[in-house]
Amino acid sequence: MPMNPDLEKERQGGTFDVEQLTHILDGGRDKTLKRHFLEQEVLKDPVFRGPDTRFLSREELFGELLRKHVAVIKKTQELSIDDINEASTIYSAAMNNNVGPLTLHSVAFVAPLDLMADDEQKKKWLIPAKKYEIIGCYAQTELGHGSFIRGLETRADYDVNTQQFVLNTPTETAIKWWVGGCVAVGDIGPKFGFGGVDNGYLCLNNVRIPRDNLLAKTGKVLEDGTYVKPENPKVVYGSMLGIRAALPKVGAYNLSKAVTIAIRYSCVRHQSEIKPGCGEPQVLDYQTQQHKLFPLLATAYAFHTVGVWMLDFHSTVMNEINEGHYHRLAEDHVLAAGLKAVINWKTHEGIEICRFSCGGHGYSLASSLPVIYVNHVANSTAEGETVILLLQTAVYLMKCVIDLEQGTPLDPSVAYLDQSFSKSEQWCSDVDMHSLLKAIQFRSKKFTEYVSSFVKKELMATGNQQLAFNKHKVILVECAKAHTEAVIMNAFVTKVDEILQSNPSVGKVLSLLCQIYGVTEILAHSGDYIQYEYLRKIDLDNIQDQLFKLYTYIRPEAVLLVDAFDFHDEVLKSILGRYDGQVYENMFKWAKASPFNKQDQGTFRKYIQQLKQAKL
Ligand SMILES: CC/C=C\C/C=C\C/C=C\C/C=C\CCCCC(=O)SCCNC(=O)CCNC(=O)[C@H](O)C(C)(C)COP(=O)(O)OP(=O)(O)OC[C@H]1O[C@@H](n2cnc3c(N)ncnc32)[C@H](O)[C@@H]1OP(=O)(O)O
Ligand SMILES: Cc1cc2nc3c(=O)[nH]c(=O)nc-3n(C[C@H](O)[C@H](O)[C@H](O)COP(=O)(O)OP(=O)(O)OC[C@H]3O[C@@H](n4cnc5c(N)ncnc54)[C@H](O)[C@@H]3O)c2cc1C
Repeated sequence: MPMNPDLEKERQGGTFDVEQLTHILDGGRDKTLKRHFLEQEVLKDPVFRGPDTRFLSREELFGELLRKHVAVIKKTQELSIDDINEASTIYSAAMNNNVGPLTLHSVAFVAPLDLMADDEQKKKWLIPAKKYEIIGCYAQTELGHGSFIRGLETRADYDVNTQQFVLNTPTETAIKWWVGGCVAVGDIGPKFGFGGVDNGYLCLNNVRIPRDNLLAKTGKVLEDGTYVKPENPKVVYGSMLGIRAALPKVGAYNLSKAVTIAIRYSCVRHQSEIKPGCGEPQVLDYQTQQHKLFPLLATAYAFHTVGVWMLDFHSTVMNEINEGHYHRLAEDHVLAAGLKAVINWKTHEGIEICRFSCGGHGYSLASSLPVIYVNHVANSTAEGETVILLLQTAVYLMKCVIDLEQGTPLDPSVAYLDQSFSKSEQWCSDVDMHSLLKAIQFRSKKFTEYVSSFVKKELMATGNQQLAFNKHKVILVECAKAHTEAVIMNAFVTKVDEILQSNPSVGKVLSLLCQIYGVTEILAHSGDYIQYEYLRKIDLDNIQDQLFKLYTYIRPEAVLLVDAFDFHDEVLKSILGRYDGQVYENMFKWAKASPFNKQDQGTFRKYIQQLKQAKL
């Protein structure tokens, strides 16, 4: 199919090599080539062909995705893939923006076995689980409790005579609920999205399991019922850490899809007039459309950068823990908590903005933006609700203030809290990314000090830490967000500095995106900068001008920057986001193919007939 002339023209501009940026995003040329190979292994294999999942009922969707997910597992085994990124490539190429039915088995059942099973148990369960010889799920949440783990009601009473645990969900609120990939007991019913996952309920009534079913690498129960505590009790929370540490990159992936769709479509879509008689411009030439999408484009790159960094950091900490070193578990937990919370929240807001920016066609499943949205938005609740996780980060920051007062060294990701910040010169409209980073770190430091003063005063008055925290939860959450933004901007600046050395032309365009991210973040909290006397009105006016100027620099690069995400059309599955930009013809073809247009509308005639007969 010929290339849409608008997109063809967009691809003749640009100042950097798209392929080189794709290689950087993938982590090197070899990884790009391997990703292409794996995608083709799926796309050329007829077993992965099937009905357009956007036309399927919940039951049909579950069946079709289960069929495909089993094919994904077979393909992954056939190709001997064990790298998580490569396995995710095969999965994403097959799932058409859905979450597969067996996802929870791999991310929430296998991971805890890996982390908390002893060697014997690994042989018994982890090895067969990795081969899908046993299928598991993660049944923690109950009808009455999800966030407050210490409030869970399920009981495991030890029967010393039989060396067994007797499991019970003694109350209705104790019923296990939301259990992804939970079979045989019951499905909790239709949901907002996640149609490919059978989130189940599980009632336990005197279910007996052997003593050695308790994962014993951390804590264990001896034959006489004595509980031997793990060296570090918090490691039992570790199974939730793996998914949280992975979800920032998942957010980046989903936001990258949405901005690819919205930016390509905004170049194809012509609407209204700027100069009368000069034809309808591309909607991406409107400043308001750029103001919707370019900060999100910058955000997608920022989130990808920090998502890769978080996964590397977490993997290092897990290796340390496997060797018995727990000193970085707390930092890993609060980084994963803050990044998972902020990134997934801003991503679902961003996907919605992308959908709105595509007008009516964004509301059609032909765009796939609604599919991406309803499946992504769960990530702001699942694996730790947003506020719950931000409070974890906030409590850690309050401890950092005490550490600072006591001269205790801080973890590297919060070292900036011990730095002094000053800004004397007036900002013009070309503030560099390092100055923007300093400002964002300054705000986080000041906010942390400000919140800590309130919490301390409350603690003095009540002597109760939980009460003190509860009275200031709103500003504690804001404090955690401010810190997380400093972590994101630091990772982005660090990566762009590195790329500026290795590939100046790519680095330059990414530094523009980094400035857009930083300026947008500062303008979103301009009042704080005035209140803390870090910026004046003139500074804010100048960086507002800078933002609109940056949009003009990014405009000719925008399509190339989303092309660099390198989504195959069959993976993106969006008619608005097609690489060739042939939207209208394919929208019409897709609509005509809808089963709704094939059904005999007997029902229509039957009921309308009644109206006519009713002699209204
Ligand atoms: C490998 C993955 C690969 C890819 C993924 C890709 C795609 C996936 C696609 C879809 C999947 C996404 C989602 C679907 C799966 C969803 C599955 C679930 O939802 S499972 C259930 C999740 N539930 C939760 O997250 C519950 C949230 N609540 C909590 O975690 C806890 O209640 C709490 C909020 C942390 C409170 O804990 P507690 O009540 O004990 O009290 P404290 O706050 O005082 O904490 C005590 C102490 O422990 C430390 N700590 C807490 N949590 C952790 C942790 N996870 N790791 C390490 N340390 C932890 C805390 O800091 C305190 O320390 P102290 O201050 O005492 O030093
Ligand atoms: C798609 C999806 C898949 C899931 N898969 C699984 C799974 O496979 N296994 C599993 O075990 N669970 C699973 N869950 C459940 C999920 O982990 C919980 O829904 C999540 O932990 C939130 O807990 P909750 O639902 O009890 O919300 P609640 O904690 O009841 O939250 C409700 C509101 O109360 C607020 N709140 C609660 N506590 C506090 C507090 N201390 N301070 C301030 N505000 C507070 C929250 O911020 C929120 O606004 C899944 C959920 C979803 C949506």
